[in-house]
Amino acid sequence: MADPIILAVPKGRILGEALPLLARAGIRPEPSFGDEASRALRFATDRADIAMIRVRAFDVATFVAHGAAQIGIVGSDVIAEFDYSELYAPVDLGIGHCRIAVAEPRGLAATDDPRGWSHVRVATKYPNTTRRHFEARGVQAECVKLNGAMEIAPALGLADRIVDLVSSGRTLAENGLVEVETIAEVSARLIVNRAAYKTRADVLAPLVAAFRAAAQEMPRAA
Ligand SMILES: Nc1ncnc2c1ncn2[C@@H]1O[C@H](COP(=O)(O)OP(=O)(O)OP(=O)(O)O)[C@@H](O)[C@H]1O
Ligand SMILES: O=P(O)(O)OC[C@H]1O[C@H](OP(=O)(O)OP(=O)(O)O)[C@H](O)[C@@H]1O
Repeated sequence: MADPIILAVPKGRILGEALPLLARAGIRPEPSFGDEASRALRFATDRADIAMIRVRAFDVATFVAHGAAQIGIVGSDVIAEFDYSELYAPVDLGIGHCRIAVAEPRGLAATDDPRGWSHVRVATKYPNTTRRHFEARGVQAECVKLNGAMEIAPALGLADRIVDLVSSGRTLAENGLVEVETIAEVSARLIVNRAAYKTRADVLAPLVAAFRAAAQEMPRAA
């Protein structure tokens, strides 16, 4: 038998929403998969031709782009940041909804006019997305790369502004920041390695169809 297809899923907040979707697509990982306390990284599923790995969100895109995993679930924020040509993203899974936005301290926003910016210093986990967003309107963005807790950077003088994910807006509000521009709406996507999609079409094409049907059936978040 051919090697199993590897399906990469991020740890963290998408995992909880991904499990019901996987079940609807006909894939049930072994029980320890949903247990974040488990130290295992590779898991069997009830299908002998599919195994799963649980890795960090940004690494899902890297595993699939390099063909080490053939299919994965990841936020569109991550896909946009890497812009890997090897990735095909055929299905919007309708989970992990948030947006990527520019935010700044409430005091600065009171008098600030984004149309007057020519150079900005931004703390972010998304330097490529940030530069692209600002370059499109002739603003030079100097990025300070952080891996989390961007919201604390302006108060400590690391950068005037941040680019980060926003959902309820609570993290911004509790850190004295306001959203000044939305860069893009975000949701989780199914991604497939383009080469594998040709060589393993026997498994991957029906799997993509199963995820598409499962995403359409899922109740939509408000
Ligand atoms: N507040 C949010 N609401 C909805 N979806 C979100 C939110 N924050 C992140 N996401 C989605 O979940 C993905 C993973 O985010 P999460 O915060 O779990 O990862 P992380 O803790 O930043 O990851 P890591 O620990 O791997 O660096 C993001 O890429 C995004 O697509
Ligand atoms: O608008 P809100 O509903 O407050 O959500 C936004 C927060 O959610 C994400 O962080 P997460 O909680 O995943 O933690 P992280 O810092 O580990 O990424 C994101 O990076 C924001 O900090």
